[in-house]
Amino acid sequence: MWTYSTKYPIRRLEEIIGQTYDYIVVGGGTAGSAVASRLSEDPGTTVLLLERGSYCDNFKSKIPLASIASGSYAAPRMSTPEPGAGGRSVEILSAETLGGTSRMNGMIYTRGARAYYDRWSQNGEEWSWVNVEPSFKSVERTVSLHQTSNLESDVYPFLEWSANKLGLPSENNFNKPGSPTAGYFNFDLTIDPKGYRQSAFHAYLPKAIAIQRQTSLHICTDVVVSRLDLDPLCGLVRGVFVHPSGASNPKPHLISAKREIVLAAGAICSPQILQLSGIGSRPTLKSLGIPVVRDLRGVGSHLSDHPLIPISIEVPIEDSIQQLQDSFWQIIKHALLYLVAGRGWLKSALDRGIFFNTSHLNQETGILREPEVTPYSNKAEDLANAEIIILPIGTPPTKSPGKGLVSLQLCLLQPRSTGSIQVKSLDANESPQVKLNMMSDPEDREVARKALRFTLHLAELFVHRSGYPKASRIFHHPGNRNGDGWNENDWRSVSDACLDEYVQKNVVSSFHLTSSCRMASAEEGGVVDGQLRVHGFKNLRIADASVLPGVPPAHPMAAVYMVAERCADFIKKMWS
Ligand SMILES: Cc1cc2nc3c(=O)[nH]c(=O)nc-3n(C[C@H](O)[C@H](O)[C@H](O)COP(=O)(O)OP(=O)(O)OC[C@H]3O[C@@H](n4cnc5c(N)ncnc54)[C@H](O)[C@@H]3O)c2cc1C
Repeated sequence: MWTYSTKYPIRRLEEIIGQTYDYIVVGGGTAGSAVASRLSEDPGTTVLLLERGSYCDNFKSKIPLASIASGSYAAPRMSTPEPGAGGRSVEILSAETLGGTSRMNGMIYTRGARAYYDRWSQNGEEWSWVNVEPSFKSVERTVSLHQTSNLESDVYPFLEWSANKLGLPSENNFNKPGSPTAGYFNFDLTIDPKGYRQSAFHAYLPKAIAIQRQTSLHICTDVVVSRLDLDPLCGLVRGVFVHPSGASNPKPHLISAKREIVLAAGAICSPQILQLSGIGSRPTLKSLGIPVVRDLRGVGSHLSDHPLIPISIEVPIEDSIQQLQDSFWQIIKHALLYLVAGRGWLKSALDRGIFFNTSHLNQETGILREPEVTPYSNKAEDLANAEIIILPIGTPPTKSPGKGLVSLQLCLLQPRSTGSIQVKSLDANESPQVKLNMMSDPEDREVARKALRFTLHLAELFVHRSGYPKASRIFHHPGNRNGDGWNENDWRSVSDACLDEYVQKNVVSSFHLTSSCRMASAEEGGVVDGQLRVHGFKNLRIADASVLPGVPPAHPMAAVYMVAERCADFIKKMWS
């Protein structure tokens, strides 16, 4: 079928009101697109996918660099004031459109180490590596992955040398079984062979599929699911109430499901929908006058995220993406490089990262301890608890115009601090309260100190020893001395108080929110069982970042896709 002349088949709300489907998927984001696509593979079933955002598929949204953290579908929110961030509210980004946050993320695809899944499975759930690996393979047959070899900035080999000097091996593939859990990595990015961002929308619901399945798969955008139609006595969900996005005092319309409903509205909105439906902790629901259908205290609790603390190095502007801000000709040059040769800054942004475990560092030398631990260990206690994402731009880029900056974004991978999501209004258009509670656990502060010292040590090696042939200096860092005054070995002398103050002033969210409806027993504060069913309901599942038992020690998108694939498999098995 020739699909280019035909519009993407989007249903209007009027077309679906009063209909009954086999399956309803709520949220057409990263996981929701995958679940709807897999469930609609069987032409004998009917599937409805409901998405709050609008349909959008313009050229800019496909360009990797141009679409990171931007787009008409960006949905920024602010957290509550965070004591661990000096009382600041921090920005939380996600996207509302088909493909959800996979339309604007950094595209880094990391499965996560085997030990993370084996630990997940310790509480009796079948999510160990052998169970999840086939689903990762299904994802990777659908979502194209790409590695960048031609890097635009000269800093990379010298940062790699510095990481190696600190005991971290270089590894080309983070996702290969048997790869080290600590090292300097070349990331797999979700970019297709044409050099376009490959989001969940493009991978799982491309126009050809949407057209081919349009009688059995209905995709409806610009609608908000406000609550579920529940039958608590039978433990069933019968349908969802929807209204147009953004409408004030909207009339809710019921749409029914014969078999199952899957919530895939993300770590913020899946718990919101449950709470608005009367599933949540009794005090939260009662405070808003919501009748309690099931008292499930885990709903919205245990919210996890990776705190991110940047330091930066100043380099000549040609080694930083900031050159695009500075020169119109550079924009033209890189646009041509991208369009003609499929390379350049527009394609390459977040290509390399450094993973390490702070408890493996020798506090005297600041180097990975040998031979007691090896980066190849796959024990849960040896998993990396920190990552340095190399970002060839200052953050925020607007803060230092005209400067060439490269940031080392320190990401704490195993934070113990957890926050919460709580509805604050009966209106589903209104964002719930998001409390990250970042850096509240003393252990996170201790890990941050060690990891920051390591990051400074790495930056010092790069500036003073790596042989990087251009002028460079540590630019944004803890303490008051200016960058020129930062010398070799200063990482040793920076005080705990100084590091703590730096964290408070600079920590931000990495937008890796997970675990607000986590998989665990109800007694342990869990929301879903090992088959992703909400406790107390036979046909209500959740498949998105909210079900992960804790934020993974890796970037979460791959795990979210894997959960979506498994959810579809569970449902297909159940109804076959
Ligand atoms: C700027 C940024 C960079 C990131 N970089 C990376 C990275 O490089 N690698 C990585 O692994 N992870 C990254 N992440 C995180 C990753 O993208 C997310 O963890 C993942 O996409 C979450 O998927 P999800 O399906 O849970 O939610 P989403 O993809 O956010 O999907 C939820 C969908 O539900 C819809 N929805 C919500 N409420 C309703 C409702 N009431 N009714 C109907 N629809 C609703 C939303 O509009 C949205 O489309 C990044 C995130 C951001 C913001």
